Amino acid sequence: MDAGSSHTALYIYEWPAEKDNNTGRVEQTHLCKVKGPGISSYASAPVKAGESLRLCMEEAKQWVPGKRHHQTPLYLGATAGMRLLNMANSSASDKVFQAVEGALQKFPFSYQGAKIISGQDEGAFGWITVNYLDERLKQGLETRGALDLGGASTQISFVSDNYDGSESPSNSVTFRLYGNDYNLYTHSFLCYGKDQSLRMMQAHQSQAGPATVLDPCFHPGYTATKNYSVLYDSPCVSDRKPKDAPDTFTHIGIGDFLQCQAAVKSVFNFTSCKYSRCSFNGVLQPLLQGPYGAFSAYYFVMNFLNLTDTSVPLEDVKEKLKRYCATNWDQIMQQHPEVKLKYLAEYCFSGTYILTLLTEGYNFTSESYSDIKFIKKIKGSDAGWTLGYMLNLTNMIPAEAPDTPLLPHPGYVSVVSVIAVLLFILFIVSLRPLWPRCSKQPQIV
Ligand SMILES: O=P(O)(O)OP(=O)(O)OP(=O)(O)OC[C@H]1O[C@@H](n2cnc3c(O)ncnc32)[C@H](O)[C@@H]1O
Ligand SMILES: [Ca+2]
Repeated sequence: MDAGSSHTALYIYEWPAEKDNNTGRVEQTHLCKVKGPGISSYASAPVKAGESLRLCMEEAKQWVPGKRHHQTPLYLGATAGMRLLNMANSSASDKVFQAVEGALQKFPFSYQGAKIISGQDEGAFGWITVNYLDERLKQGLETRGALDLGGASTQISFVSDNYDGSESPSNSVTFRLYGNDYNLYTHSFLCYGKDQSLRMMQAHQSQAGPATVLDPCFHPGYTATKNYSVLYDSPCVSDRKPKDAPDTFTHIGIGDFLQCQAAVKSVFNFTSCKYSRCSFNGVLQPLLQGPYGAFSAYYFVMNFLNLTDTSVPLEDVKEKLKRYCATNWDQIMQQHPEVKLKYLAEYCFSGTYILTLLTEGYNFTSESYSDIKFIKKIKGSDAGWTLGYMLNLTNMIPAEAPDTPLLPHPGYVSVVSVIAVLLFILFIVSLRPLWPRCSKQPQIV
């Protein structure tokens, strides 16, 4: 289970038991999205965090054959929402885990624990998932970098030839998989998921605590009354809460892409870098290299905006987004009556944030932008950290390459069948001396 900051999802993976040490065979067979928010939102009512998981667990009981329930390991990994809750109030986060654990242990699966996973693991397992599903690991091919944009944190992970890991050990993870060594660069930026970065930007815009905030990242005609205490209720912004602010402010959209870009840029710090090169906030980042897969909110947002085609020049992408942001809010709502209003209101911000994070933050250029592919699934399985996490915990990826058979499986079947037929014929022939002799000569009486 992926207990994310915005929601929890249960993934069921399946593989043939006799081949569990072989790759390319694990498949996601089911995804159940838990109703309601992520488990970290239940800090004030932890029992409800456990209850929220029940329906998906019942569904899992139906999907996994009854006789396999006890053999099926169940893991829950929590990401940035629980990292933040744990920072703000560790006893509340413990209570949420207790409730979740209590709820999960009531089911007949082999429960393996619920825990917060580190940002490094989140990045590295996302990279493993993408490259495992692409079959790049098994075949020893050039790997694909992984870009994950969540609600509360974002990860970048890739292999770069000029990176040996010694400059910043906390950004490197080494693996030996199928006989190949990988030295992976990975970083998770806490607070730089799209929900927390929106808070940081709005906190920046409203630092003086005004009653009205004019927001270039929301459409013209958009107005809403928002609560200062809700906006600042996160460790990502809590230290910036204005002292004499009123309880609420009026949030007014003005839909100006260029101003929005400038406002988004204010959440990144580019002032110092003690390494050979940095992305932002003084974090090491080696030279970008190779193709990238960008998933989760990268995909949701760019797919909604019809901007997943990265062969379109970056300047044209920005121009389209500029026009979209300037569109009146009434018109946007009329055009998309089926989309959740919260998502709809935020696509201009989210699109601008994605382009700014990629170009200003990670240093993608007009040329290297086309190396990114916005993806949701690979061969039927969702891109995300869960598959890599469970492959690791179940020891499914061997460090050494499995002995390659001289013949593929169907080849063996044919050879064995032919030998069996030959042996049978030989056996019949060897019985020949025992056959009753029948003579065609007329018998002389
Ligand atoms: O990784 P963390 O940071 O813990 O967060 P998460 O796992 O909950 O994050 P997701 O990738 O599920 O979602 C990322 C963000 O995208 C939002 N989101 C999900 N579906 C969306 C959609 O269809 N359109 C727009 N946004 C969406 C969601 O509310 C989050 O703000
Ligand atoms: Ca996530």
